[in-house]
Amino acid sequence: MLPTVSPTQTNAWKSLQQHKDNDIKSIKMKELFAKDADRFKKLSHTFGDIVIDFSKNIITDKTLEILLQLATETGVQQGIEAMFKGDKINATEDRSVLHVALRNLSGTPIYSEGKDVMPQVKQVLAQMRTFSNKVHSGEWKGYTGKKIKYIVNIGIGGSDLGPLMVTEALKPYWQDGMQPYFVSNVDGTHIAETLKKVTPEETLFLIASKTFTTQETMTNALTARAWFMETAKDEAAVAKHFVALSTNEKDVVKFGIDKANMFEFWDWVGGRYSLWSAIGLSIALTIGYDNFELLLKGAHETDNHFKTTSLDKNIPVLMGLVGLWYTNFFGTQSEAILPYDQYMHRFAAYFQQGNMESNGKSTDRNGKHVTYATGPIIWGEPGTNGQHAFYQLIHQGTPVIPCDFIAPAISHNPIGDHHAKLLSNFFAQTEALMNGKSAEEAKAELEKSGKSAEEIEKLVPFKVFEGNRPTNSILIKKITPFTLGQLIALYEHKIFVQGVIWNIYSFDQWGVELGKQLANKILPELQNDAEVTSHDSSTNGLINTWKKLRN
Ligand SMILES: O=P(O)(O)OC[C@H]1O[C@H](O)[C@@H](O)[C@@H](O)[C@@H]1O
Repeated sequence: MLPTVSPTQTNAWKSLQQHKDNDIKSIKMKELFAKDADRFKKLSHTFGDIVIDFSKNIITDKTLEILLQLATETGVQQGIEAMFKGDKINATEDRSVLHVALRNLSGTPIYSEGKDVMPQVKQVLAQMRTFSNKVHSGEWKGYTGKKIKYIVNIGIGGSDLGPLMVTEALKPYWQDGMQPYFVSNVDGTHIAETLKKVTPEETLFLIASKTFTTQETMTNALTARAWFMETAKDEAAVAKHFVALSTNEKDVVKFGIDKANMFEFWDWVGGRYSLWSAIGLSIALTIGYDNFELLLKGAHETDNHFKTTSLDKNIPVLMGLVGLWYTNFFGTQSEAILPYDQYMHRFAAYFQQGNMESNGKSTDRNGKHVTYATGPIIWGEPGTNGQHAFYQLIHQGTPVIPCDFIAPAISHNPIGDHHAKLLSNFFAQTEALMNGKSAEEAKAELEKSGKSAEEIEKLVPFKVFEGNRPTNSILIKKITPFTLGQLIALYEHKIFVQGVIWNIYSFDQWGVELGKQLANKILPELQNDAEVTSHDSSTNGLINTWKKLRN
C-alpha cells in the first residue's frame, strides 16, 4: 500500500525550507557553473539514447540530498514497490495500477489481486498483432472487398490523446497507405470534417472508450455508424468496419459490435495511462505492430530503471523531486514542456492530461485537505514556434516557469541546415534563461548602437533579463518508437513520484466525473423551448437566451 505520510511533517520538508531561505534564495545558477567545472557531468544522466541534464536548475548537492531525504521519508521506494506488485494503490476506486504490466514483455508475472495478469495482456497483444497484420496485408477487407485505408479512432481524453500524440510523434514510421484520424470532440464539426476525408468502404472505426459510456464518444460513434449505414445499408457490414477498445463488454455488445471485434483491457489500466493497452490499436495500425511493440519495449526499459535504480540515480525520481522543489519551495504554478521536434507537437497536450488529471488533487490520502501546493499546470508547444509566441513571459515575466526542453540529436528530415538551426535555438534558450542579461551587459550592447547616453539609460531596464530561470534539457539521439516509449514512461513515473510525496491519489479523477453528471442533467432541459428556472439566474439566463437565439 502507499504510505500516508504528510510531506510537511517530514524533517526533510523543514530542512528544505531552511535551505531555500539560507542557502538558495540569493544563489545564481551561473555562479554554480563558474564554481564547478564538472556541474554538467555531475547533474546529467544517460539512459540509453537519452541524456537528461538537470544542471540548469537552482539546486546544489545539498538540495538534492535533502530532496532525496524527502523521497525516503515519504516512502517513494515503498510506493514504487506497491505499484509493481499490484497493490490497490488507486484506493478510491479500489483498483491496482498496472500500466507497467502492459509493456512487460519480459516473461515475469505481474499480479493484481493475486492473479497473474500477464496471460491476458499477452492474449490481447496477440489479437492486436494478428488484426494489424491482417489489415496491412489486405486480408481484412471492407464490405465491398476493398483494403482498409483510413483509421478513425473515436475516443476522448485518455482514449484519444495518447494514440494521437504517439502517431503524430512517429509519423516517419507510418505504414504505406494508412491514414489515421482522431475524433474526440462532441462538437459535430469534428466528426463531420473527418467523415469528409474518408470513404465508408475503406474506413475502420475504432470506438475507444474504457467505460464505453462517455457521452462524446458514444455520440460520435452513433453518428459514424449512421453515416456508414447510409452507404452500406447492410447491418452485417458493420462488423468489418467497427471495432471496440474497451473494458466494458456488455455495453460494447449492446452497441452492436461483435464480441470478436472487441479488444479488451482492464480496470487496472487508467485512461491516461492506456496508450499501451488495446487503446493503442490505432498506433499499431498506423506504425505497424512491430513498431508498437518497440514502443512498449522502450517503456519497459524505463520501468526496469524506475524499479531497480537507487533513488539518487533514478531519473523519474529526480524529475519529480526537481519539479516539486519549485512547486513547493519557490511557489511556481506551472511547468512548460517544449519539444524541439515538430512531430511531437501534441506531447505537452498529452501530459497536460497525464499530469493535471493525476495530480490536480487537494485531498490527501488521509482524506484531509492539503496545506501545500500539488500538481502544476502543464502546457507547452514545440520550439521554435513558442519562442515567437510566449517565451517573452518565460524570459521576463513575473512568474518563474520551470521548462523541459526536449530535442532529438538526429532529425527524421535532415534538410539543409534546418536541424542545426533548430538545435542552436534549443541550446541558446536554456543558456539565456540561465544567464539572463545584466544591466551592464545591456548597456554595453546599447552603446554599440550609437544611441545617446540618455536614451541608453532609459532603455536599459527593459533590456535586462533576470536569468536564473530553471530548465531541464532532454536530448534524445533520435525519436524512434523505442526512445519515445522510454520518454513517455519517464514522465509517467515522474508524476507518480510526485503524487506519492504529495500524499495524494494520482490515479482517480473525481473532478472530471462531476462535469459528466452535470451535462447529463441539463441535456433534457434543452430538448424543448420551455423556459428553464431550475438553476441560478446566470445559468437559467444563458440557457433561455440560447433557446431564443437558436430559433
Ligand atoms: O475511455 P473513456 O471511459 O471514454 O474515458 C475518457 C476520459 O473520460 C474522463 O474525462 C476521464 O475519466 C478520463 O480519464 C478519461 O480518459
